[in-house]
Amino acid sequence: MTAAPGWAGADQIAVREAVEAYVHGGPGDGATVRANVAAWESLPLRPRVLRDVTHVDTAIDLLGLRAPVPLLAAPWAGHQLVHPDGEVASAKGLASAGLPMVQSAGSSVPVADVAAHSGPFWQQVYVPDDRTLIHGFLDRAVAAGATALVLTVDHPAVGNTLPFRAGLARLAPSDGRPRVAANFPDVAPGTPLGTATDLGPRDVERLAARTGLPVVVKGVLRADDARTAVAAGAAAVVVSNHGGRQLAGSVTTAHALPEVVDAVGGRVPVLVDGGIRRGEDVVRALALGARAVLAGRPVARALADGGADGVERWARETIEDVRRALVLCGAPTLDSVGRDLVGDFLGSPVTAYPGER
Ligand SMILES: Cc1cc2nc3c(=O)[nH]c(=O)nc-3n(C[C@H](O)[C@H](O)[C@H](O)COP(=O)(O)O)c2cc1C
Ligand SMILES: CCCCC(=O)C(=O)O
Repeated sequence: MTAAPGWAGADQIAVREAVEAYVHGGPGDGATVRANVAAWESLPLRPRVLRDVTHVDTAIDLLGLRAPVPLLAAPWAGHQLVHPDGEVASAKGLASAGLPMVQSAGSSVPVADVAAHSGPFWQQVYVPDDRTLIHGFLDRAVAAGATALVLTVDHPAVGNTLPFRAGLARLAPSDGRPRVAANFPDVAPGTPLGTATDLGPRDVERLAARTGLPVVVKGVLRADDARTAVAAGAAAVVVSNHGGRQLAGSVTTAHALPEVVDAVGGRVPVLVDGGIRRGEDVVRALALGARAVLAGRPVARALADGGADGVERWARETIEDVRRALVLCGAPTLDSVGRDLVGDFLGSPVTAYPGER
């Protein structure tokens, strides 16, 4: 894996290890990162057979994005931490395979530079205490062609993702700006850009009013919060625990998804991320009612290992993996995916399988 440029020798090794821990770890020894993965794995698939799976149609259209399978690249900060070409390489690799990218507010490359190499994209936003600090950034995201904003709501404090996270600012390229602040050239270095502690439903309305874009609310784990988000005008909801990086011990997203899907009741699409690693996990998420999923760390791994080519390879293989899993489940179209495709979580008392009630 390529560490951040500008570091050499022993420092380089230390930085590489710290970056690895920052990207792939999480608070509480990473227990919730692992729990997300394990939760999907523990959900048994119930494949159908004797069905015609000749015609496979898995493409989705969602708020200006089109994808060959219901999968987007999740927003994650500082791609240059793992590869010198950063978000530009990720955008190229994803665009070549046709997968959409959600750009992080904490990008190491300005939004317009990434957009020049990407297909249609959504822009993730952190709203700081002083709402005016992101006005310039929002205007640039709109000008660069973002088709929706993704408001991250699970970040009222910085999760304890290692002391390293506090040290992100140390990793500064030659212009002295941290690798997660490229989108804020108009904000004085050192100005706190953390998420507002009074973030509320009004922020959903404000963002929509300022930009004219649909606002996707990311980081919901409960029915009541999902209803609040929809009432505030959310165009979609993402069930997410931030990849297990914020609150250690938070419910896994596989367990939270059904409650949110039921609460939203089809009014807006529900997406999910956290621990999605293979095609079978995508089928599980769709079966529980998600319209699409996002993947974070797999893209980080692919970028670190192979730059734009690595990301493209990962994207192509994963698209095929999703399509194969759907075919093996006897559900070659998204319309044919239903809750009957999954059983109860292993270890939960089995009552009746859906479809047999
Ligand atoms: C290194 C890293 C940085 C992240 N930065 C952001 C961010 O800037 N904004 C955001 O909304 N989510 C961020 N996330 C969370 C992801 O969007 C996503 O919720 C999570 O990675 C999904 O879990 P997975 O990595 O298991 O797929 C970050 C995740 C990682 C691993
Ligand atoms: C701007 C840095 C925030 C990154 C983030 O959200 C994460 O590390 O999970």
